[in-house]
Amino acid sequence: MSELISEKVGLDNVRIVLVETSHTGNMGSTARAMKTMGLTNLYLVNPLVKPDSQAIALAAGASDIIGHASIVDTLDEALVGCRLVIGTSARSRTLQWPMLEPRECGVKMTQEAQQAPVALVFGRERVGLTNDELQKCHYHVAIPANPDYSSLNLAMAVQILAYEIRVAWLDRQVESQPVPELAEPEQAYPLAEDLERFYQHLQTVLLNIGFIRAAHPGQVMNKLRRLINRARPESQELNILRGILSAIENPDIRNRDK
Ligand SMILES: C[S@@+](CC[C@H](N)C(=O)[O-])C[C@H]1O[C@@H](n2cnc3c(N)ncnc32)[C@H](O)[C@@H]1O
Repeated sequence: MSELISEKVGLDNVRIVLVETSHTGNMGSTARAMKTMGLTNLYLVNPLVKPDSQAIALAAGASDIIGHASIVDTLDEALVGCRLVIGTSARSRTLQWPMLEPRECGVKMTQEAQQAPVALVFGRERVGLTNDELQKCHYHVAIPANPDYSSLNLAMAVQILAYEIRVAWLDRQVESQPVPELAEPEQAYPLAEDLERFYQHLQTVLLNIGFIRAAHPGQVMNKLRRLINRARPESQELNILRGILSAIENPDIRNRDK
């Protein structure tokens, strides 16, 4: 019984986030894909259409997932409370990001979901996720499809990655092992919103000291995001970085021992 509770907690912490979905059928098929794999937490970010009868029809017996979906205006709102964010994309972008294979994605999400909410983010049917949205993610995952035709239907991509989450979950069940302890203590990683506040602070300081220019920001912030996301600072490490930024901003802190 306690094993079941532990697993349920893990799956309950997995959020499937759809950004600006334009076909209600995809919402329904996503709900079905999720429920068959034991996932229940659906977030719809600024959906371009409201879930309708087509969504309910394609959800089949999973219309409860649609009914309980959280509808929010921004991706940041969908990520509040998450300590791990993974973005999905069929194509490689100009700025390469740390990548996970679908199987690794399932294992990582299942493992970290034991301790805190985690999010798997899917893009728009026509254009996927923007670079800004992808840069909010710790990792990207691409389903290794036919390189000549690699873009899956949105709900089918959800199905494949939800299946990998299920496989990782089942592996633990079959092995009957307790969930492996993470090396880091609980609460080690900052929440997505704290990380976002840090990036805003960093950008403000870099603008103020003239390191980047508002008119020509270039790729500096994007590359710093990639560097810091790759390093995955813990909460205390992020606090140190914020302290450094505050000291740069505040002459009283800088001069206190002079
Ligand atoms: C139809 S695809 C978007 C295609 C869009 N032209 C692009 O290049 O991103 C809709 C969404 O499904 C997911 N997806 C589709 N194919 C994928 C793949 N091979 N690997 C990972 N995610 C995929 C992504 O979330 C993507 O944003």
